[in-house]
Amino acid sequence: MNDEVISLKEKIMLLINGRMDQNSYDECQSIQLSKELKLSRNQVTRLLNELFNDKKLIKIKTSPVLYLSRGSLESKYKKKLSSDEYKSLDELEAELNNQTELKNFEKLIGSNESMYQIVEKIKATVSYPPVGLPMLFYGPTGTGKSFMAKLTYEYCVDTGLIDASKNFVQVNCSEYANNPELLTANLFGYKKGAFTGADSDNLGLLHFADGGVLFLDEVHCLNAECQEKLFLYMDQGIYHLVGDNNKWYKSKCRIIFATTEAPQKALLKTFLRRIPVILTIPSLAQRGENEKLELMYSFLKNEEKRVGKTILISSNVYELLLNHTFVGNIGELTNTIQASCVSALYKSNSDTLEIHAYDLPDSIRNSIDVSSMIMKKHKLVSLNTLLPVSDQGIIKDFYQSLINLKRDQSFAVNAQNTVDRYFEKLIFNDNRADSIDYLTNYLEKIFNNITEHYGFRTSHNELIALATYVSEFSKNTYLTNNWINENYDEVKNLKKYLKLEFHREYEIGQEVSHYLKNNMNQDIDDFVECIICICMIKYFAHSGEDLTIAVIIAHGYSTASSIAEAANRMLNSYIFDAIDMPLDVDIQTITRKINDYIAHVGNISKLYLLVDMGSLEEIYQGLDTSNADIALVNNINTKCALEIGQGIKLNKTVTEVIDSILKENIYKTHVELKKKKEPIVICSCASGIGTANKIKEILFNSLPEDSNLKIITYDYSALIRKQVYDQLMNDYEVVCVIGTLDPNIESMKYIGIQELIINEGQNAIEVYFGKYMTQAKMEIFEKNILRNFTLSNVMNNLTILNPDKLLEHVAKGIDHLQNILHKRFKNRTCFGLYVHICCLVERLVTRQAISNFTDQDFKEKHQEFIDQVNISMKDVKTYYNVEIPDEEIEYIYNYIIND
Ligand SMILES: Nc1ncnc2c1ncn2[C@@H]1O[C@H](COP(=O)(O)OP(=O)(O)OP(=O)(O)O)[C@@H](O)[C@H]1O
Repeated sequence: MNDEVISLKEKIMLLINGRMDQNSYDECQSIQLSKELKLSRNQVTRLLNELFNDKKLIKIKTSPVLYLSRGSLESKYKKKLSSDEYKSLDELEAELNNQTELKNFEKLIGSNESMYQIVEKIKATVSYPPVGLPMLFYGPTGTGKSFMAKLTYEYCVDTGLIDASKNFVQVNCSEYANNPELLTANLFGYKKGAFTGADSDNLGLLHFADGGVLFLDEVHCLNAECQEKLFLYMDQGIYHLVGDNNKWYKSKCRIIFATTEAPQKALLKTFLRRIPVILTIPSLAQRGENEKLELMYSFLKNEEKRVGKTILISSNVYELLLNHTFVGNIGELTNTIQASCVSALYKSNSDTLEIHAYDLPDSIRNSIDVSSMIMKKHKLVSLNTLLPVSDQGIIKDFYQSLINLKRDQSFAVNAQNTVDRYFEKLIFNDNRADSIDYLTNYLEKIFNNITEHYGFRTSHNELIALATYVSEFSKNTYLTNNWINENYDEVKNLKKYLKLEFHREYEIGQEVSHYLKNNMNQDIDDFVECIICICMIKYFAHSGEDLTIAVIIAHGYSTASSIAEAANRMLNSYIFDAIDMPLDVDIQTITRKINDYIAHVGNISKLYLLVDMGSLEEIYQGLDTSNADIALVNNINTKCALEIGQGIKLNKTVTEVIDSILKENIYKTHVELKKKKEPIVICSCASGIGTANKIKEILFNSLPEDSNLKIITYDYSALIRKQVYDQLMNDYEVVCVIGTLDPNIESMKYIGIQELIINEGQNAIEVYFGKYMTQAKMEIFEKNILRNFTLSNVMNNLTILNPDKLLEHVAKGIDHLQNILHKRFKNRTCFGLYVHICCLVERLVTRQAISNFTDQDFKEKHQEFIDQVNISMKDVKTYYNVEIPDEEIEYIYNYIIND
């Protein structure tokens, strides 16, 4: 990116974002930034404060003050910051890590999803007056039963159900499996001397739990006697100490039981009857993929904090953890993550902790096919990129449909539609982050720079969509990465295809990707590059802009590509395309290749063809384009390409570029410059310039809107002089002549107005005008021609006399003439004669008749014909009171002999 297109504020933001990405928060202070930017400290402080006021930065009011990017923090932690200023990094961290915020069940992952109903039931049970009801958590090991019991206690404290001074007492009954009496003693308390070792009175756990929560884990290990003692307490809130059956003790606590065994089998029925609420806790496998991901993220985040290093995790490890069935459920998952972190920590000697597949515990490593793992491409990803998002399904569908598209001529359109549909979904997502606006602005800067350069257009909305996609991708989840890994070969194939078939768009897209990667630290991988290329195809397709195209065509396996690549690299932009040719290729094949290329690119206004050998004139003659200024350069080398490339970069005209390389005169280069000629349609009528003007008007009204075809009129007798039409052909690209009589000029195509009237001119119209308008516009044009070139409409436009009357007289005259000549004219000739003679009559009436013969001997040679015309047109002459000069009859004669 050019320095001048990035403002100072943006530079500061880029720098701060970069520092933050490397966890160098301490360096985000004005003195450091001013040093790096080589600006005065005052100026940087002023800009930092402006960015702070714009809410782009937040302040950490330490000494010195730190300035951090709000967008970067908010997107990394997926939450809005509550303040603009923080006293310390610790305070900020506490907010970001939810340390101060999450309360009781909010800490339970899944409390809004798979665990929602359970949490609601727990809340209702403990709130039941006066001291809640006993409840039992039943579920496999490691599903969070103990964790939930603790959270229940916190909930009771937070909601005032119990006093904060009261205790949470946890007893794991399995620890007493071999000594149930000891459990009973510890639970209910004992009197001194009640059993060996009872040296003093002990009030027991029920006493400690009074007013609080008693949690009895693994309750199935409780023996029958103890169960019986307990249900008396549960019924009446009273109990005896062991060794003292006289005195009753009281305690009021909420009791929670937990077991991994089926309660009906493991507990006394009478005991079970006293537990009104039994909650079945789902296994980890039943929680769903998203919740599992959330758990993994949360545990890894805990470890990150604990070891004080940033964790990077191999995508393979993530995949393994996600797919592994943890028999020990969440408990085993946490242990696995901790064990992996310990293993990774042992090897880490930097600020990051990299967890690889070999850091996983043996139990998991043994369960995988190591060879398949080794073959798999993996990448290290930071934790926040792994957070699950809700629309993964849509992304995956989108990727899948792109991969599935047929690679034929329909690809470009279908790919654009697929991308459009997905982008639409993204762009209409309301909660767009500020970071997207920032990225959009940045993309706009990139595109401002390159659109002009490469000749295409983009809309603001298209850039928002692209920015949203890129940012969505960089927040990319494990699952999307996983999809890309699974479809690694397919993605590579798509990329290869795009590079081959849409080389130009691909290379320009690469430039965009490069900026995004290097200046915005965006995560751009193969698939994003494919999407950017498809966007480029679209931008080029709809811009309809006139392009400047430069192609190097050379013999040899990679001669052209090497020169193009070297020149593009040195010019630091994509200017040259390359066509490599086999050594024995002939000129026809070369021109055909070039024409294919030109057809693929579209609207070219300046075309530079740089060839290594071959006749330039021959190549030029074979080219299928006349809409561009063309420079053909022979004996091409890298230096010459560079010079031309520089001129193109500066947007010079073709003449300027070529002049400058010729001035240097250091190359053995031959240059041919073909200036683009303006296309024109000539209206010229033997019936006079007035008629030509009127035809021009009808034709003009038939052209579709925005047509830039120029229509001129030309005097018929002047046009047929050789110098005139040679000059016209030299100055213009003559599309065709339209008139009432063929001027018979070999180099000019002709359409007779009569052919348009009798609908026989459609084919010629299509062929001659086709390349000046799109198919859609051509259809409009043809429809207009059909409508406007009817005989009556033409006549209405051509004469000031009453066209119906005039036509009636002229038609009778022509009939008569056919009778005398014993000849039937073709339809086309008849209509031509109608138009011509009607115009002639008008000219006679308005005294503008033609007074020159083309053939001076006409009168002598064709006296009989002159008489026959005069006889046939007797009524016309009488009615309009005119005489037909012999010079005009020569034109009628020419019409008829052309029949
Ligand atoms: N939903 C959850 N959100 C966050 N952490 C959880 C969740 N469920 C369980 N954990 C964590 O998983 C680990 C195991 O949970 P816990 O010990 O509560 O399971 P348990 O069902 O009591 O197991 P056991 O039956 O073996 O005693 C704990 O570290 C706990 O903090």
